[in-house]
Amino acid sequence: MTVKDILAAIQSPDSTSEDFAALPLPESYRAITVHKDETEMFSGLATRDKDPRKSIHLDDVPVPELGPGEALVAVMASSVNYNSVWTSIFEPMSTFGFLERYGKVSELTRRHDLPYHVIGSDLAGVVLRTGPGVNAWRPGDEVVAHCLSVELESSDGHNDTMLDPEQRIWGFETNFGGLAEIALVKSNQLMPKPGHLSWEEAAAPGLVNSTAYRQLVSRNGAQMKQGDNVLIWGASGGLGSYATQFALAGGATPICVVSSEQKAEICRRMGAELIIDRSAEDYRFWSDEHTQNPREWKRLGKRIRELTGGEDVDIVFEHPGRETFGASVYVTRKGGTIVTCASTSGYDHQYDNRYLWMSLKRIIGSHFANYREAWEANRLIAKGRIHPTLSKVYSLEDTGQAAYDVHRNMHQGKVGVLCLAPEEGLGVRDEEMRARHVDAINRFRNI
Ligand SMILES: C/C=C/C(=O)SCCNC(=O)CCNC(=O)[C@H](O)C(C)(C)COP(=O)(O)OP(=O)(O)OC[C@H]1O[C@@H](n2cnc3c(N)ncnc32)[C@H](O)[C@@H]1OP(=O)(O)O
Ligand SMILES: NC(=O)C1=CN([C@@H]2O[C@H](COP(=O)(O)OP(=O)(O)OC[C@H]3O[C@@H](n4cnc5c(N)ncnc54)[C@H](OP(=O)(O)O)[C@@H]3O)[C@@H](O)[C@H]2O)C=CC1
Repeated sequence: MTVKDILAAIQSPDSTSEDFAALPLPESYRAITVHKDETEMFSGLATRDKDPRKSIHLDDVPVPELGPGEALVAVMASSVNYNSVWTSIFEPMSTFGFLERYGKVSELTRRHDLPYHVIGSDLAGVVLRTGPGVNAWRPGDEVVAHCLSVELESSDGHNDTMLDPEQRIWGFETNFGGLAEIALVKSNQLMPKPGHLSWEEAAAPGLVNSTAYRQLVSRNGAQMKQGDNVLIWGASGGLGSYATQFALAGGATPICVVSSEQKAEICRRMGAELIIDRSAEDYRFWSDEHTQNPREWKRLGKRIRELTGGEDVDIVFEHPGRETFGASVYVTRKGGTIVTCASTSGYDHQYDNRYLWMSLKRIIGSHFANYREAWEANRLIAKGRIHPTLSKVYSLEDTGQAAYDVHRNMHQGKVGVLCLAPEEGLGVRDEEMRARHVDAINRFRNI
């Protein structure tokens, strides 16, 4: 039995749940990995010069044992997230520390502590097997998976699953991730695959769409409302392309920051009108490595006022971090909110606190999304209210190049990876709905 037989079953319109349940599992599968004995390979290099193509491998690895409450999924497609870039350059720390720590939780979690890490935090595919105690899903179900892994043994996570003390991001802080032909997930990560999308389109939104939903829309984030002005950094990137859609769909006004005319055009295609090209306008928020230039914060603020007819922003959607955070705090209106989920350019932020307290602004930290938020975000994709922002698709063999593109900011929106799917465009079950949305689905293609 090989993964080819699994693919044949997925591609046959006659396959039943019983057929999938009866398929023997292969002993091994192809997976994108990083290796524990290579974590020092980039020592001494600047972040920019650490090359994911050197650290990312395509290996044959054994199929992991299936535990209670878990599912093995045949992965048709996945996508590259920035967390896989961090994993592949071993910053801010090697992910093997996470696996070692997880391995100490129980007999079962010890499986994750291996000398290789199968990475990836998105998937679209088909359930192959479910473990004891799983009733909601069956072999043959077509699914996507969100990346929140929790144990839920403490009461801390029972109001908001992100607050579980054993909260982890699957495929980053756990092993057996989605950039592979087979993945191991907890069954409560599974959600229905939107029928109007191909495998690679369905795999693209998951992580970033759920994160942007919590960060911007949810009561746990900025609680954006109609009429809000929302400054969105990297508005055509992974997170930003969903934040822009949420702002527009929710009756807010996105002010999209991008770094090229090409990216500005993508934002216009989404329906945004207020766009700032940070490269063309050449903002230099830092005079040198240690000193910020508040005149540049003010120049950005003036530009925002020009675009909005004199208004400041109610919400800043932050993730670049050190480079932009001082400016973000400055340009937020009195009583407004800076909501942050990352620090791509550095996690030691500096901002002038007088502008925060005197103007009663708030900084909110946000991370991924709880089960309910991830489900609600996927539901909006399934209803065709929010669309995938897939620009380019790579083969599993070329995942290193895909991660390199994201690391060097050479991509648009989301970058997909075909795992078992032999070509793009497969897996669409609702052609009629697709036809209604096809232009929006393809907005990020060929630009
Ligand atoms: C969905 C996608 C998301 C993304 O893409 S996010 C971007 C990628 N992610 C990242 O860049 C984050 C990577 N992770 C990290 O950098 C680290 O992960 C953290 C900095 C978040 C945490 O580091 P740690 O070493 O795990 O945390 P500590 O708090 O220093 O814990 C070490 C020990 O310190 C103890 N401790 C924690 N809080 C306190 C306290 N308040 N007072 C005293 N001790 C404390 C703990 O218990 C533990 O102890 P013990 O080592 O014995 O287990
Ligand atoms: N905590 C969480 O749950 C999550 C955190 N993240 C983190 O968020 C960050 C962004 O992820 P994602 O959106 O997928 O990545 P992308 O690279 O797809 O998009 C980020 C965009 O931000 C802009 N940007 C990058 N650096 C700077 C800078 N120095 N100043 C201003 N703008 C900048 C770029 O757009 P342009 O050049 O057009 O301005 C870039 O395209 C990563 O660090 C990631 O790890 C992501 C998802 C979830």
